[in-house]
Amino acid sequence: MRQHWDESDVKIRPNKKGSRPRTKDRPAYKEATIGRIITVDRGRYTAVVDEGTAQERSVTAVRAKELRRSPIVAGDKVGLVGDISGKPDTLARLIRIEERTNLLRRSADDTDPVERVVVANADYLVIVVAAENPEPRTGFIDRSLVAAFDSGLKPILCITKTDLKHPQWLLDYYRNVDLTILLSKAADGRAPSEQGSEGLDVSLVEQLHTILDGSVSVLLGHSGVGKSTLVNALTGAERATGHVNAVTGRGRHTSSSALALQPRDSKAGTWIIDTPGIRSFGLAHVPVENLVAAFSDLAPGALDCPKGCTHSLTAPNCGLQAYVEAGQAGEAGAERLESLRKLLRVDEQEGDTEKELGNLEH
Ligand SMILES: Nc1nc2c(ncn2[C@@H]2O[C@H](COP(=O)(O)OP(=O)(O)OP(=O)(O)O)[C@@H](O)[C@H]2O)c(=O)[nH]1
Ligand SMILES: [Zn+2]
Repeated sequence: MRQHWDESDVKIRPNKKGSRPRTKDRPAYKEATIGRIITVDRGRYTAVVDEGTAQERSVTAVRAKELRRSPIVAGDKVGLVGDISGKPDTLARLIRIEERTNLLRRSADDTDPVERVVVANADYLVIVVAAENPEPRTGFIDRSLVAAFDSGLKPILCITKTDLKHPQWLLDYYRNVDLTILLSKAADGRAPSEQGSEGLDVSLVEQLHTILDGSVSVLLGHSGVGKSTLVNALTGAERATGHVNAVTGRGRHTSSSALALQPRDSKAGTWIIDTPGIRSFGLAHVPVENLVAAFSDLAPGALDCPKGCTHSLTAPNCGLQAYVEAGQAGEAGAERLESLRKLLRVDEQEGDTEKELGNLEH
C-alpha cells in the first residue's frame, strides 16, 4: 500500500533561535545526515544512510522548497534532516545536495540543448549488448561511449549471448578503441531461455563483480539484452538489504527511473545503478571536442585538422579523413569515422534519428 505524505509532516520545528532569519549557510542544517540517493519516484527520494554500518537503512525524503528546481538523481549524496529513522510512515527532508564528482548527462535528443542528469557520482558506465537477439547497434554503443567520456565515467562494453553468435565483427569494430570489453563465454548452442537466468554465463558475472567491486556503476542496455539477468545475478536473488522493498513496499521497483542496487558480497560503497528508462543518449549538450575525443582511435587525426574544421566528408584538409585513409585507425577506421560524422551531424545522409523514449524523474 502506498502511503500518502504531506510535506508539512516533516517541517522542522524551529529551534530556539528559530526566529532568526535564515542565513545562506543555515547553521541548523549543519546537523544534516548524509545519505546516498538510490532512487527517485514521483517526488519521493529514497536515500541510504549510515552506509556500511549495522545501522544502514533507507530513508524516504522529500526535498526542501529551495531545491525544487534542482535535479536530484540516483547516486547523489544529500543532506537529510528531520525524521531519519527510516521507520514506516516517516519522511525526512532533503535540504542539500553534496558536491558531485561527476554527473552522467544526456539531452532528450540531438537537437534539444537542455541537458538532463541521469546519475551522479558514478565510476563506470557498463554498456550491455547481446551478440544477437537483439542485434547490437554500434550507433547506440558509440553514443553511450561519448556520454561516458563527456561525463568522466569509465566505459565497459559487456557482450551477452555469445553462445548464440560470436561477436567477432563487434570486436573488430572496437579493436583500436580504448575500451574494456567483457564477453560471456561462447558457444554451446543454447537457445535463449524463456525465464530465469538460464543461458547466462557465470564467468561474465564474476568478471563484472570483480571489476565493479568498491565502485558505483551505471548499467545501460536495451530490452532483451539480458540486463535484468545480469543485475539479478550480481545482486543475488534475495536482496538482503531490503532497500528495494523500501521503495514501493512491494519488493518491485515500478517506476522507470534509475535504481541503485547493492551487489552481493561486495565492499561497502559498491552500487550498481540500473537505468530502465534510458534507451539512448541525446548528445546535444556535448561539445564537438568531446565527441571527437571519445573516438579514441580517431582523435589523434584531428590534431592535423585546420582550425574550425567541421570534419565533414567535404571539409578541406580534414585530418581525421587523412588519418583514416592512411590506415592509422585500423581496418574499422572508415566505419568509425562515419559513425562519428553521424554524431557530429555532418554526414551526408540523414543523421541518426534515434529518439529518446526514456522517461526520467528529476
Ligand atoms: N542464450 C542466452 N540467453 C540469455 C543470456 N543472457 C540472458 N539471456 C536470456 O535473454 C532473455 C532476456 O533477458 P533479460 O535479462 O530479461 O533481458 P533484459 O535486458 O533485462 O530485458 P528486459 O527485461 O526486457 O528489460 C531471457 O530469456 C534470458 O534468459 C545469454 O548469455 N545467453
Ligand atoms: Zn577535421
